[in-house]
Amino acid sequence: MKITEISTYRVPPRWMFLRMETDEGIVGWGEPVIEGKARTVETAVHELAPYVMGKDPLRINDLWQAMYRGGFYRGGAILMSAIAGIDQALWDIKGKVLGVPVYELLGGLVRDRMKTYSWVGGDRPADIMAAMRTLMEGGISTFKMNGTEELAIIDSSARIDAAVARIAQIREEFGSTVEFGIDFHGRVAAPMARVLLRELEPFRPLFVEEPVLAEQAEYYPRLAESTSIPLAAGERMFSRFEFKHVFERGGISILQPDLSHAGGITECVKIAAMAEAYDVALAPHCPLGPVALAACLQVDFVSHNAVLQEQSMGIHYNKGAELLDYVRNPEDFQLRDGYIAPLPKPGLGVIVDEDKVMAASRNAPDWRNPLWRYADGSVAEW
Ligand SMILES: O=C(O)[C@H](O)[C@@H](O)[C@@H](O)[C@H](O)CO
Ligand SMILES: [Mg+2]
Repeated sequence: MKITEISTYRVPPRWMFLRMETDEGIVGWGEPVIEGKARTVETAVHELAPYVMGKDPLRINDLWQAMYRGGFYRGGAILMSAIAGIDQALWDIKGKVLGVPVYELLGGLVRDRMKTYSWVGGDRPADIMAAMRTLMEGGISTFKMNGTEELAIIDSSARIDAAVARIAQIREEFGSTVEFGIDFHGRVAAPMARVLLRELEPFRPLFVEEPVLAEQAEYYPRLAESTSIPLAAGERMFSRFEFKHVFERGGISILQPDLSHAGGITECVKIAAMAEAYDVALAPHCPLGPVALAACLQVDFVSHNAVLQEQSMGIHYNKGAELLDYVRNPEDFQLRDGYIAPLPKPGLGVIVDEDKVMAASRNAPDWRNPLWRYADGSVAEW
């Protein structure tokens, strides 16, 4: 079998799908993207294509090593997202050729269902309570939200109080009937993170995510020493070679590699195993589309330390298309009390609606995140 064509389709809301064709008619799909840099990743995919075109798609490990090591320069958000999408398509093809879901190729199921969480509240966390009430009616009880708006390196008590009050109202109304993670989204610097973590302790969030920016990872162990709240990070780290420093330094209790940013299934299965060795939980980051989610689930179902899966249904980014709009087997992605069952179809387990993808790709937006600025006009972390 040989790879004969790689096509990429940027589609609303901000995703990109990769279609990999073979000379035996079997097609694999991937979702290579960095949110806001889809065109850059698209170029990277086509620059990497010569490493896999004409090759046997079943030799995933060799193709992965060739893409990663062959070009001398390696790693980083763009290249590892491009490799991720190609890798996902290779696993999709291998599963389809052998007639089994990818998790069977990785040793089989370690669990019968996987717990997911839903986003509430948007970029500027608002209407959290209304959103939670609505989702709870559908059996969802685990959520994530942004913890704050812009926050300066040192900021006012009023801004801290506003962030804490938003969380306090959750426990006030719902008690312990709900669980939630709080995403600091890299908006908080270490001085304020220490203060916010202390003030949030009484409300026992499941975790605080990106308590500081990934480039400040040396603060993770120090912040972890200052709080009982589990710290989570990983969406802005892109290979084992970055994550290994987090394991060595400690401080992160929940690791959140993104299957569409960190080299795909081949890389993230290895990251998951490294995390298990350090007793660190796995909660793959996935604010993206259905192929990315399917790839996450394939890793979740073979990783003992997988605890939570992000999924983007209803997320504030999904303007113009929702998670399952390009999927012909939405029933396989049904949530039951917030849990999802193993995807039963061969390969990644998602049947992509090619006609819808092609049609949507003719009018793809160039999504970009907003540029935030502080009151003094200087650039703020979004
Ligand atoms: O936890 C999450 O989902 C992420 O922080 C998410 O909000 C960002 O990764 C966003 O997709 C970047 O454009
Ligand atoms: Mg996040």
